[in-house]
Amino acid sequence: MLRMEDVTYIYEDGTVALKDVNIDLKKGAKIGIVGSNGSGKSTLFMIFLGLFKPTKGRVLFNEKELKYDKRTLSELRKNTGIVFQDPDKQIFFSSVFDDVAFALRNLKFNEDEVQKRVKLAMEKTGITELQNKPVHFLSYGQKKNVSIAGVAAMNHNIIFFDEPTAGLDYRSQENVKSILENLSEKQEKSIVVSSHDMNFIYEACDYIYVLNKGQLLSEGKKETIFLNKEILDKAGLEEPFLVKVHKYLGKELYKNESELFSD
Ligand SMILES: Nc1ncnc2c1ncn2[C@@H]1O[C@H](COP(=O)(O)OP(=O)(O)OP(=O)(O)O)[C@@H](O)[C@H]1O
Repeated sequence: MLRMEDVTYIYEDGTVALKDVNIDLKKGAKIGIVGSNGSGKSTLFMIFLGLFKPTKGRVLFNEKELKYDKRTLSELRKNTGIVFQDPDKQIFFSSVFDDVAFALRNLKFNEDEVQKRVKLAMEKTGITELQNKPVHFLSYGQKKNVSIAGVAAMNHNIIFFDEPTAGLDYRSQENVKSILENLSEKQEKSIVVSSHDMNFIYEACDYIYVLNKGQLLSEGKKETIFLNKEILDKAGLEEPFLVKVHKYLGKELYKNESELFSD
């Protein structure tokens, strides 16, 4: 598994994006990384993916310190994938099928395996019927699902999602939530999500790290973090709707909206 120890990251212009941050991805199956704009979430993802090297501190992958040589980086990359916020940055091919298959073909997987994995990933993300469509005809939400399918087809153990619900309508957000649930529960993938959408994080994640100006302000189970107004205020984050229902209407703390409405 993957963790970082006392990581500081300073950009070339002297901006301290992260300072003495400790994060262990083993602590939850679906980890939420939250914090206001500029708190260091994207920088943190780049470090976990081995794309940025910490200025200070270290990253441990399966308890071995990451040395940034070709062999260990390639091992890390086999195990980690990222779905970027903007699907246009992740889509390279004109047809949906070819796009989802891109990374597998690039890594020279045999074509039978490519077909099998791509079909499964398209099924899981609900885009099978789009497979022959040119990508430039797709809506933003459909493109998002294509980019998720491309990463899901790789079968990485740890998948990072940068703002997965940004720009999506309610139905597409619910769809992304169930894709994440499926990846986590049925395929036992470790999920790490960064988002400003506290309602989404509350429903989709189980363990939360709160960043504030590059420092770790708090960490804990989602119920503990989201019931602590002081932490949320300090980090500039909104209380999730279900926490408000619990605190101000005296209802029990529901895990998701379906629980609330079936009560
Ligand atoms: N290439 C860069 N050079 C200098 N400073 C940078 C660079 N990229 C990011 N930063 C700074 O590092 C800090 C952390 O940025 P980062 O993008 O990691 O935050 P974030 O939490 O992902 O923000 P957002 O929620 O707005 O996406 C910010 O102060 C930002 O201005």
